[in-house]
Amino acid sequence: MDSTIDLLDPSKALDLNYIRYQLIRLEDTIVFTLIERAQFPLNPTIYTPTALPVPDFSGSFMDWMLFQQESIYARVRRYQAPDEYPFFPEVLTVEPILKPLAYPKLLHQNDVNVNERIKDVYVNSILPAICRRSVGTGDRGEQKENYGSSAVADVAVLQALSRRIHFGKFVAEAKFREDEAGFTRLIKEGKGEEIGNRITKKAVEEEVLRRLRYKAKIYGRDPTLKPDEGGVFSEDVGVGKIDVEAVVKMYQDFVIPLTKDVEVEYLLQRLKEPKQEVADTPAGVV
Ligand SMILES: O=C(O)C(=O)C[C@]1(C(=O)O)C=C[C@@H](O)C=C1
Repeated sequence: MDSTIDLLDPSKALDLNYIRYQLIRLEDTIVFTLIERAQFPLNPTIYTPTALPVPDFSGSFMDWMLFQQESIYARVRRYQAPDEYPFFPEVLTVEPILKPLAYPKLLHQNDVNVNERIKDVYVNSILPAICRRSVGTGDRGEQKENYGSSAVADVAVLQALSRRIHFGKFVAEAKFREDEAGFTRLIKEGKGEEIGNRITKKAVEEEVLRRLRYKAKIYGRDPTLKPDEGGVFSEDVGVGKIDVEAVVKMYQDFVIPLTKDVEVEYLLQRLKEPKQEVADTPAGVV
């Protein structure tokens, strides 16, 4: 499983317009995977450690599913790509069955990995909001066979969110190269807040939210229905497959702020002496 983004070509991978284009593509993935998840109720049982016992594992059922999937993905070198970060760093010791790809060194060596925070806000804030209106925050119980489907959908959402948010490293590297002197001064002075202000582009954020609202509305409607049946031009906000405002709020409150945190954390490590000369190594194994 290789990166779908051309990270083998440094001229593209560090071009801010190209990176933003990839962020736009990832919006589609995030909205579609959330639509899949929103078909099912919240099912809190699958996020509560040991509530649903799984063999030889002390975490939640969803964690177990995520760990199993990441173990398989590691075997097809997913986490060798510099834009992919596992939620379970122990999978990085798994030997891939595919030969490594020669990624050019695009990012400065760093250990930024905010996946624990992503999982926490996903389970505790994003999911309850996404499930509230569609099918409810209840639990259908094991016999209704929603646990596995919900967890499969969760893994897809979490991986898309993680990828989008860690893409902040490429955004940060591109911005650093555009203003090396300015950022170097702020990094040396340890001015995290000022770095945060400098990487912030309010107009871009507004455009992201505007586009996202539109996508969540359109992708969440059946295109074959007429407006009065709840089709894409219906004004009835209650008929879509996903709560549009919950999706927008998720980006506003979590996705964009976490991306910015990744940018700042990455930049604060940007001038550190690398530990050894290696190609981009996934966070957690530097
Ligand atoms: O596009 C950028 O410049 C980014 O840094 C990405 C992003 C985002 O998360 O969408 C984050 C911070 C900026 O204020 C604007 C947008």
